[in-house]
Amino acid sequence: MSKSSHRWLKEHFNDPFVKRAAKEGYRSRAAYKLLEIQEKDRILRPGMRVVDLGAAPGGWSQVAARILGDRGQVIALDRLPMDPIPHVTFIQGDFNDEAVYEALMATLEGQPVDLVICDIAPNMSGINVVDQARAMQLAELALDFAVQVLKPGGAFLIKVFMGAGADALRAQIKSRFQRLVVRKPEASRARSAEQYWLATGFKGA
Ligand SMILES: C[S@@+](CC[C@H](N)C(=O)[O-])C[C@H]1O[C@@H](n2cnc3c(N)ncnc32)[C@H](O)[C@@H]1O
Repeated sequence: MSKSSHRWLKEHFNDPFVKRAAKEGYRSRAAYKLLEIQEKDRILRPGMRVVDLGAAPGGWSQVAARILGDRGQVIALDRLPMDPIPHVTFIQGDFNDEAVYEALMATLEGQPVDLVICDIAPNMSGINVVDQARAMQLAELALDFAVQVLKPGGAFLIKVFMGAGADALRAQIKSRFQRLVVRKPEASRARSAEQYWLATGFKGA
C-alpha cells in the first residue's frame, strides 16, 4: 500500500464524522455536512420535493428523506448504484448523459421541485486543470437543471470546487436567485478546495 493510501485509511478511521455516521446509521460522513447546513439554514421541510444529484452512497438522501417525512419525495441520481432508501426514487446513470438527464426529467412528471442539492464530485484524474474543468462543467449542468425544474422561491445547494470558473458560476447563480451564501461545514475538510453554496429565492425560469 502506498504511503498516501495508508495516511488516508488512518485518517478515515480516526475521523469523528466517520465514527458518528457508523453509530447513527448514516451511509456517509457527508451526511453531517447537510445536517449542519440544515441546522443553520433550514432548507429541508416536511412534504418537500427534493432532487439529490450525485447521491451515492446515500447520506444526503437519508437526511433529506428523514426530514421530508411520508408526504415528501426525494429523487436521487448517481452513476454508481445505491441501496434503496424509503421515500427515495433512485435513478442510476451519468448526469452528463442526455438519456439519463431525460429520465430524470420524466420522473419529475412536470411537477416542480422545492430544492435541488448537488454533492457531485467528478472522478479526479490528478491533472488539476482537467479536474477543475470537469467539476465546473457538472456544476453548470446542475444549475441549468435547477433552473428548469425549481419552483419560484426554490433553493439550490451545490458543492463547488474553488478555482477557475467559480467566479463565472457565482455570477450565473446570483442572476437567478435572490441570495447566495457560502457554507463550509465542519465535516468538510479544511484542506479541501470545496465549498457549499446555498442559493435561495429562485427568481423563476
Ligand atoms: C461525494 S459523493 C456524494 C456523497 C453523498 N452526498 C452522500 O452523502 O452519500 C459524489 C458522488 O458524485 C457521483 N458522480 C460524479 N460524477 C457523476 C456524474 N457525472 N453523474 C452522476 N453522478 C456522478 C459519484 O459517483 C459520487 O457518488
